[in-house]
Amino acid sequence: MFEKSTWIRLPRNVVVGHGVIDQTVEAVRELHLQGQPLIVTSPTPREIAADRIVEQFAAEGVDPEIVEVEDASFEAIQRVIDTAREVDPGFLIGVGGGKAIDIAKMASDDIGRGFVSVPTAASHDGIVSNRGSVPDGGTRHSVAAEPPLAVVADTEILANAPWELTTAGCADIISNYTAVMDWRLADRLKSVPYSGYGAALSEMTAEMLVSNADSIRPGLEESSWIVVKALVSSGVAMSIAGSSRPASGAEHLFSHQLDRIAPGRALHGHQVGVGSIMTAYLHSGEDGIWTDIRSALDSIDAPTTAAELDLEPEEVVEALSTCHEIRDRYTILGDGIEEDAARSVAEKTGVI
Ligand SMILES: NC(=O)C1=CN([C@@H]2O[C@H](COP(=O)(O)OP(=O)(O)OC[C@H]3O[C@@H](n4cnc5c(N)ncnc54)[C@H](O)[C@@H]3O)[C@@H](O)[C@H]2O)C=CC1
Ligand SMILES: O=C(CO)COP(=O)(O)O
Ligand SMILES: [Zn+2]
Repeated sequence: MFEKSTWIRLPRNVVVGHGVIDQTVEAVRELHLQGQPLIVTSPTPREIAADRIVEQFAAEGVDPEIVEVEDASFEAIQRVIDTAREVDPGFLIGVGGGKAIDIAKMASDDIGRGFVSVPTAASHDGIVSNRGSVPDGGTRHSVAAEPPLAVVADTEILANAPWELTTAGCADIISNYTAVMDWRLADRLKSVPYSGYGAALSEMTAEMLVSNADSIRPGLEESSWIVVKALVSSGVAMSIAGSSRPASGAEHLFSHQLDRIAPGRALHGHQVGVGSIMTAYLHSGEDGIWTDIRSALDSIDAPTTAAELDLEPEEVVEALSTCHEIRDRYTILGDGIEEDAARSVAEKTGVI
C-alpha cells in the first residue's frame, strides 16, 4: 500500500521589485493577518526598512512592536518569544539579513503566529525556506521553522546594500551544486530521504544564476532581481525537500565550523562558496567541476581563497578536517578527512 505523505509549505505572496517595501501593509492585509505586528530586525536594517514599515502601519492606526537582534542564537530566539508572549502579536515580520529572518521564523513557529519575510540583503537563501540555522556549542542545528506567508523583497534596498552581501547570496546559490552532490551520495550510501524535484530545482537555480553572471554587477538593480529570485527558488527547493539538504552539504559544514573557529571573519555565503570549491574537488578530482565553481565565484566577485576570507591557511585546514563533527549529515567528508588530505585539497584548489 502507498503510505507516503508530505506537506510542502510555501509563501502565498512573493512581492519583488523596486520600492515594494511600501507595499508591506498591503501584502499583509491580503493575507487577512490581523493584530499588532512584532518586527524582528537588527540595527542597520531597522534604519533602512523596519522604520519605514512601522510608519506604514502607523498610518493605518497600528503600532508595531520592535525587537532588535544581532546573533542567530537560542538566547535571541527566546528573547523574541518572551516579547511575543508579552505583546501577543498577530504575526511576526523579520526584517534584515539571514540571522534576523531566521530568528523571526523560528520564534513564529514557537508561538504559532504567521511570519512575513522582508530581506534587506540578497545574502542568503533562508529568505523563503522553512528552516532556521542555529549554532549551539560544538554543533549546528537546522531547525524546522515557520515558512513565510509573504516575502517582500525590495530590489532598490537590496541593490543599495553593500555589494559583498549580494556576492555572498550568489555564492550561497553556487554552493547548491556540491550540496546536491552530497545529497545524492548520502541517498546512495545511507538511504537518506531524497527528493528528485528538490535536487533538480536547486541545481537549476544555480545553473540560471551562473548563466546570468554577466548581468550581476554592483549598482545594477537588475542584479538584485536575478539574485533574489534565485534565493527564493533555492528556499522553495528546501521546502520541497523538507530539509536544507538541497542547499547545504559539506561546504556548509565547513562554513559552520569556521563560524566557531574564526567567528565574524567572513560572510556565510562567501565561506560556503570557498568550501564548495574544495568539496567539488573531493567529489570529482583534479579535472572535475571545482574549476567551474571557482570560475563562477570569481565571475561574480566572490572570494575563492583563504586570504580573501581573512583566514589563515591552518584555519582552513582545521575547519575542513573537523567539520564533519558539526552535525549528523553524511557528505563527501564521510567520517572525516585527515589534516594532510585537507591541506592537500586546499593547496591543489588554490584556496591556500
Ligand atoms: N534558514 C536558512 O535556510 C538559511 C539560513 N542562513 C543563515 O543566515 C545567516 C547568514 O545571513 P547573512 O545575511 O549573511 O548574515 P547577517 O544576517 O549577519 O547579515 C550580515 C550583516 O549585514 C547587515 N545588513 C543587512 N542588510 C543590510 C543593508 N541593506 N545594508 C547594510 N547592512 C545590511 C546585517 O545587519 C548584518 O550586520 C547565517 O546565520 C546562516 O546560517 C543562510 C542561508 C539559509
Ligand atoms: O545555509 C543554509 C542553506 O543555504 C542552511 O543550511 P544549514 O541547514 O546548514 O544551516
Ligand atoms: Zn547557506
